Amino acid sequence: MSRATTPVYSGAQIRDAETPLVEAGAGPDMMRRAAHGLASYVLALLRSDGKIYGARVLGLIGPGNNGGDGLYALTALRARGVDAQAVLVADRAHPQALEAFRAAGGRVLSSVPADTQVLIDAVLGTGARGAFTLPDVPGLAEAVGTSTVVACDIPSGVDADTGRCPGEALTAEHTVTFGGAKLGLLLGEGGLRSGKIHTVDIGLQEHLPEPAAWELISPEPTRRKPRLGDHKYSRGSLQVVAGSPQFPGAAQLTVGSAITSGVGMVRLQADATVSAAVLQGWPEAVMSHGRGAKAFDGATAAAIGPGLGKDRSRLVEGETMLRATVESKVPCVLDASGLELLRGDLLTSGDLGGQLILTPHLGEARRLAEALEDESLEELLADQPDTLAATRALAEALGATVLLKGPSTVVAGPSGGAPLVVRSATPGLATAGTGDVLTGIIGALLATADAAQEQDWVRIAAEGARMHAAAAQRLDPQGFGHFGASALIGALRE
Ligand SMILES: NC(=O)C1=CN([C@@H]2O[C@H](COP(=O)(O)OP(=O)(O)OC[C@H]3O[C@@H](n4cnc5c(N)ncnc54)[C@H](O)[C@@H]3O)[C@@H](O)[C@H]2O)[C@@H](O)CC1
Ligand SMILES: Nc1ncnc2c1ncn2[C@@H]1O[C@H](COP(=O)(O)OP(=O)(O)O)[C@@H](O)[C@H]1O
Ligand SMILES: [K+]
Repeated sequence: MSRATTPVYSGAQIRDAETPLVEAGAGPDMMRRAAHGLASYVLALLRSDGKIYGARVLGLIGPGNNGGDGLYALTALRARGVDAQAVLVADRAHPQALEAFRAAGGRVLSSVPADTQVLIDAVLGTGARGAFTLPDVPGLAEAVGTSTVVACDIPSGVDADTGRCPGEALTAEHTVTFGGAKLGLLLGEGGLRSGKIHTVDIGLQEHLPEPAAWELISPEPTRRKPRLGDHKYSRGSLQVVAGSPQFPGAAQLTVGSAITSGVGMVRLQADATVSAAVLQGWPEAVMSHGRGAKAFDGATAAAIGPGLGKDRSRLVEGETMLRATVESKVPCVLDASGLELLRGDLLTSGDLGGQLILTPHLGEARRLAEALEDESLEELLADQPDTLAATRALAEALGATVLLKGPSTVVAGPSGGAPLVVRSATPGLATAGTGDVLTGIIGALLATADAAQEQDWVRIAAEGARMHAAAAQRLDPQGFGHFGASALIGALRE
């Protein structure tokens, strides 16, 4: 896709890519490469932590090839002087790998030693099926709390395709994954359990299909910088319909983040009290006195929804503006109470256009699925959601771009291209009002965007989510979470 993105595959895609190589006899070679990559990563961790010689590493070994990778990695670590031992959690283990491990002096223990520094989780990989139960090994629970857990390919118990954990699962601080990143490492529960992800090349490249998704990892240049001859009308103009007497702050946050993200003009459509409150913080905001579609004249994008609450007249205004943008195909971001406007023909047309970006959180997405009376979508969004499939399905059902917010944000367009994923280790964002900031950022990106292809709406929305997470990271690198949504706006300047 672009250099800012990296491919993400389903477990099945990786397995299918491996098949011809395994059939051609390359299985052992791939396993050696995987094990070498895992061992090198663990060595680097040990080195940064102190010394390698005599360091205590324990591999938790399962019955299949994942356990095989683990045993070969332990063997390689022993060759470097690491005190690497194994606990077998099943009644069998990869025979050749076990033989190699034993030949290198490795011992099979029946408990996890208390002084374990690194615990390698090599119980289950992409061959995992159904619910997983944590092995009953003495000392394991304690070691999970005190050692650094490194997952071999994927944390055991995590589904490689969805990130769902149908039973128990291990949580890793690092995952060394083979052949390509798996969806399950980024999405849902899996995204919370995989820690830092490192991908090892095992020679699959030419056998891999188009990825199931792309992860956006660094800035996407979606906007143009101001040019020497620019004036305020040529740099894009964003029309905001936000705020109500009950939620004036939402308008402040949306307007403020749009202004800070860089746009020629931000115009707000709101009542007098909200306008006055917004002007106090953002005197550069322009109050829009027109109402309805007329107010929209000249705007290059719109942001509708934050803080409209249940205020009837504000919602009517939002709906008029929404219809005007859909009709004229002007890019628009629709968030929060604005999503409630998707009723009747707006809900069922199936053709709102990729330029309309919906930004629901999980609860809002569930309400949309309910309104659509789409049971399979409701199922995808239930307890342990399949956020990738759900975002795609919602985008297709509405014929719009959908950005599903969460620890991993997924963005999909209406015509089925590979979604983009933004994974942010920034739980400090879980505070009221940060969604309004995201709406302002995306609004500004839409207003100043150069591109107009459908896939670009996905890219622009994802870039908004990346900027949002990067601002949180910059503001709060230690992850204390001692900040609110207004402070986030200040951290938007890159
Ligand atoms: N195919 C290949 O040649 C390669 C595979 N590699 C490794 O192989 C892994 C996949 O290996 P496998 O296909 O052998 O599968 P796994 O090693 O992931 O697990 C399969 C074994 O676990 C058992 N099992 C499955 N679900 C379970 C559950 N919920 N609870 C308890 N036991 C369960 C199965 O009965 C089977 O014996 C990858 O994750 C990767 O680590 C790498 O070595 C690269 C090359
Ligand atoms: N645990 C988390 N980790 C990272 N980001 C999160 C987490 N929880 C929420 N977020 C982000 O915070 C924002 C919250 O938005 P939203 O739920 O709409 O809040 P509000 O409506 O109060 O503004 C979203 O961008 C979401 O992705
Ligand atoms: K594993």
